Amino acid sequence: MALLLSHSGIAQSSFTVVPLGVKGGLQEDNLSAYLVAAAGSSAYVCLDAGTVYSGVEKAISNRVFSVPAGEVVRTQIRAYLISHAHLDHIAGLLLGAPDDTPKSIYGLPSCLATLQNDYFNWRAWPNFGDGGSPPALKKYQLRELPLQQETALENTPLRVQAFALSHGQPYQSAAFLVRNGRSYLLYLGDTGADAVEQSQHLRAVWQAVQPLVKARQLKAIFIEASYPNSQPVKQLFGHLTPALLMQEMQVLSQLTGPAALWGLPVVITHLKPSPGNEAAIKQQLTDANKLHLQLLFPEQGQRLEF
Ligand SMILES: Nc1ncnc2c1ncn2[C@@H]1O[C@@H]2COP(=O)(O)O[C@H]2[C@H]1O
Repeated sequence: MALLLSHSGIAQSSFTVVPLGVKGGLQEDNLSAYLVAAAGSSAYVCLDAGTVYSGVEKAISNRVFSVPAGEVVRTQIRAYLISHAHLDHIAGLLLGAPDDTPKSIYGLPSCLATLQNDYFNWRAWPNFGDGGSPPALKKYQLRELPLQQETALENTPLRVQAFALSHGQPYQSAAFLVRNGRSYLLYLGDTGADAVEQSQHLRAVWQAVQPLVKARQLKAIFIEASYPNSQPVKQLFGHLTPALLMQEMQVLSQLTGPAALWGLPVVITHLKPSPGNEAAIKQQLTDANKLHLQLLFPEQGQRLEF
C-alpha cells in the first residue's frame, strides 16, 4: 500500500490523481483535465476534460497505465465532472466522444445546458447527449448536480458536492468537493476572486471546507492561478493571480486558524502558458506563501497521491 508524507505526517493515501492536462490555454494537447480515483482503484472520474487522450498517452509513457490509451478512456474513466463549458475544459471530451463508452457527465445545470444546446446539437458536433436536437445518441447522460448536496458518482466509490463559482460576472463555473470515505479533495474550476467578482462564492466554499481542513480530512485543494500579478484587473477575465489566490487562502486561514493550513497540498492549475507567465506565477506564489502551504505544480501524465 502506498505511503506518503501527508500534511498530518505519515499516512496512507486516499486519492490518486493523474493530471491529463494542466495548462490554462494555448497548448491544445495539455488543457485542464484531472483524473481522480480512490487510492488503489482504477475507477476514475475526470474533473474537466480539456485534454483527454493525449494526456493518457503521456501517462502511459510514464508507466502510470499499462493498457492502451483507448482502453483507459473507455473503461477506467467512469464519468466526467465539468466545471464549465469553455472549450479548454471540454474539447477532449467532445473529440473523444465517438470512441467513448456510455457514461455520465455531471455538472451544474447551466454548464450541461451549454454542452447540450451549443455543442451536442448536430451543428457544432453530433448529439452524443440525451436531450436537445433529435436524434439524441444518448452516449452521455447529462446529470445535473444540485448545489451543496452530495451525489454518488456512478461506478465509483466516490461522492461529490458542487459549489457555484463566478468566472467573470455573470458567467458561472463550479467547484467540486469529492469524497472517498472520510477523505475529501477540493477541485475548483476557473474562478475570479470574490473581491473582483463582487461575489461570496469562494467564501461559501471556504466555509464549507473549513471543518474538514481543521480535521485534516481535506487532502488537497486544486485551484487556478492563470495570470501573474502584473495582469490588469480589467483583463483578468474571471481568473486568479498569485496575490488574489493568497488573499483567498487568507480568508480560509481566518476560518481555520493558520496552523491548519501549514503543509496543506495546494495544486496550482490553469497557468496560462504565454512567454514568462508560468515562471512569474510560480515565483510570485512561492514568495507570497506566508501560510506555508505545500504548493504543487502538476505535470501532465505524472501521478499524484494525496
Ligand atoms: N473580453 C475579452 N477580451 C479578450 N479576451 C478574452 C475576453 N474574455 C475572455 N478572453 C479570453 O478567452 C479565454 C477563454 O478561456 P479562459 O477563461 O481561460 O481565458 C480567456 C481569455 O484568455
